[in-house]
Amino acid sequence: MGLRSIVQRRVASFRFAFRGIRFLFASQVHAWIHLLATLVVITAGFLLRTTTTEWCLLTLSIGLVWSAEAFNTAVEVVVDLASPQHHDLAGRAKDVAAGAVLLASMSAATVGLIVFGPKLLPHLNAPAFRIFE
Ligand SMILES: Nc1ncnc2c1ncn2[C@@H]1O[C@H](COP(=O)(O)OP(=O)(O)OP(=O)(O)O)[C@@H](O)[C@H]1O
Repeated sequence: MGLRSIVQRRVASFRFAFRGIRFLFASQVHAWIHLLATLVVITAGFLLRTTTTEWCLLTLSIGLVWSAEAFNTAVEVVVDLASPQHHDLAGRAKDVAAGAVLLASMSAATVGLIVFGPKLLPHLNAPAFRIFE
């Protein structure tokens, strides 16, 4: 196989992968919610003086949730293909895949709390937030 065709195959693989991501956005409302959450986290990261290690943890968390959502979508598509009719096992597969997204999201939210919590606490003590005094 020549170098040219190796490169062409890699380029095609990337095109297929981006087509998958386009499908993710076209078919899943959750993808847009993840995008919004990603933008909020990145903005907070810049505003709250995030360290390199914290950026790495946030990046891994964001990637974990996106990957879980992509796999969940892939499972849904395959289940719909294999079992268009109602079947307990089809439902179970979809439930477990959705559970994976929930688990990933909960661990990402925990990382967010650990990273941003201590940075936000002093701001919450600011006069504008002292509504119960
Ligand atoms: N073929 C099926 N057989 C049995 N139960 C199913 C089947 N398809 C879906 N379900 C049940 O309905 C739930 C929702 O499935 P659906 O395909 O609508 O996913 P969804 O709501 O689009 O998920 P998401 O919001 O993550 O995209 C599943 O978690 C499962 O419990």
